[in-house]
Amino acid sequence: MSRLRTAALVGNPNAGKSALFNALTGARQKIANYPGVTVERKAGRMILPSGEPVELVDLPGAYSFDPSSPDEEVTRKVVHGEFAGEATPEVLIVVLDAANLEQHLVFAQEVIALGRPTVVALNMIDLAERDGLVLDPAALSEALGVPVVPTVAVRRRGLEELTAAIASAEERALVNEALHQPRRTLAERRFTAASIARGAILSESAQHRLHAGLDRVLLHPWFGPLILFGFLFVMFQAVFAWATPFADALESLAGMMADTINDTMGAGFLRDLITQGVIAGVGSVVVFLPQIVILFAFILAMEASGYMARAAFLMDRMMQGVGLSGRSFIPLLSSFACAIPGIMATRSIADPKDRLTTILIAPLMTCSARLPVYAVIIAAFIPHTTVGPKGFEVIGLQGLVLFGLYVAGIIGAMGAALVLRRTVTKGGASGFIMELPRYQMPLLKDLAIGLWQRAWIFLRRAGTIIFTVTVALWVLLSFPRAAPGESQVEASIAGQLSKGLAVVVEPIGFNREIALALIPAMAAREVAVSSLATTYAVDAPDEDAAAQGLATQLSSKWSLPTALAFLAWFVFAPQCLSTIAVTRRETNGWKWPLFMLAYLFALAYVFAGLTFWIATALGL
Ligand SMILES: Nc1nc2c(ncn2[C@@H]2O[C@H](COP(=O)(O)OP(=O)(O)OP(=O)(O)O)[C@@H](O)[C@H]2O)c(=O)[nH]1
Ligand SMILES: [Mg+2]
Repeated sequence: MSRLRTAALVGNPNAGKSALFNALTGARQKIANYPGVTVERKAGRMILPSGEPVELVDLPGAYSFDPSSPDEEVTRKVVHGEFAGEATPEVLIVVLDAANLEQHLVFAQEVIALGRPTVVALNMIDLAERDGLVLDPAALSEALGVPVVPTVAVRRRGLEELTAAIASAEERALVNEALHQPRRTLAERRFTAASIARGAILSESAQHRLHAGLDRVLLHPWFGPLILFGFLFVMFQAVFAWATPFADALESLAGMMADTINDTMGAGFLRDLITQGVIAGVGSVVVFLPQIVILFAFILAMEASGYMARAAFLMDRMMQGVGLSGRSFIPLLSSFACAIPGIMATRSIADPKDRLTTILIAPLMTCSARLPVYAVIIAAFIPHTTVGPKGFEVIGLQGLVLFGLYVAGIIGAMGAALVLRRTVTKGGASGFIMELPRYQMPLLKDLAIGLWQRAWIFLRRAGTIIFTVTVALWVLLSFPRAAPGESQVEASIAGQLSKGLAVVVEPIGFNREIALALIPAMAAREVAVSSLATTYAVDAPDEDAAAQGLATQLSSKWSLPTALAFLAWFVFAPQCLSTIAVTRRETNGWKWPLFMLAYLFALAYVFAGLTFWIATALGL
């Protein structure tokens, strides 16, 4: 009995390989796992026009032959004939998504360069046409040097032509020299993919042209990052510039509430609890709601418009530079909202060391809980002026400092990744290509829903964890009562408890009130703000002094070097128990969360200290 001829379907994930496989083999399928791995092996029989049967294998999707997941490893080994017990496929069927031709051609070039009998199925032609794109299979075939058959797998279009091409597929000399250069880099393959894809376009609609043009500018190697940088810059300017009237209104509302309560309630325990703990404490965090909403308006608009995926694409190169794959970008990006969903999103990273590194640096991304901390210090110490070249002083200094703090977090994370990847989580970077979604005008209704959800999460935190911790701190600050003339905070339980910590943080410029705020702020970073506000309210000599906004109090009580050191501390400090808990869960043990705590606190201490000493030396 002669051995059955074999063929395999290869291509990027979601090209339609399985759909084609089902269409070509019908019910003649066998599904099992590849020996030794849990990757599914799907094989079946297709019949050639001559009646001869061929064994067809449906391979897992891959972006390249440099495997970065077990799936890709299987694909590489089977295609190269290195998988024990699996015959080397005689014909390779490359499946391309016609609507994403440029991206899919990057891997296709690697397959074609093998020089084996190859057929290209230009699948999803229907979707390309819907997008207003008409392709020329003949031109594509000429550029690639292999037969190209347009197909619509789900409607069984083009199947006969495809089987005929498989039957006559043969070894061939490579026509396109460029494709055959050994070891071409990813960048080179991307470049070739772009030019081949452009050459295969017969006609495109105005909309498609517009989108392609947008990509050419926004993904340009130089302009792309510049535009991204500019966009983020404007975003942080807006966080300060637009929020001010709303934040002022909220602040005066809190002031009015405190006044009303002071006027109507008799002096006593309950009145102090409400004015010092709830209104001064929790209220000092709630006033940052406008800033949070503005920040998320930008982030949600980036996501909904399709620009976010482009930003990830631009960042890919930088990530590889520090030994991370671009797959880390989305988890790191979610960490700008909160490190917890970010760390959970690392599950999509196949390489365990890659994943661990991403988990360890996720808390360095500036989460939204830091925004109130940064904002209150900036409002107190950074003048509300504009700077810029002479005659063009249009850049808000406060927004600029905020932008700088976010950048400091990113640089810290990249530096940490660089060091970790050479020491505790040694390993190399893997390439990455992601599907770029279509550009879209964001729908106002979707944005509004997303913003409402974000605002609600923030307010719920204020009403639960921040409220509880601040009230508990207020109780510890209020008892035992101080003797007349003595400082209430000094005499209180909390004041006594924080004495030890105050000694430790004194060298980096932190005062007693900061030392007091650091421990409760472990529950949530915003608590640092409410703790300071409550502490100053408890210690205030009278109601008028207590009713001053926190920023006013800080600017009269702290030196500038102390304020800057406090900011530097919060760029690094792992002040969030939930992040530690989720790290323990995701890494199955205490080793990595403890490591994370240790290295982040060490960085926080060193950088706060450096900031304090340099600022002091400069005479600030
Ligand atoms: N409109 C349209 N949809 C298609 C076509 N081919 C496949 N699809 C759909 O595209 C999606 C992905 O197809 P799959 O066959 O699962 O893709 P795959 O290449 O096997 O993906 P992986 O197994 O993840 O690598 C499915 O929802 C299919 O129904 C096509 O020609 N036209
Ligand atoms: Mg599949």
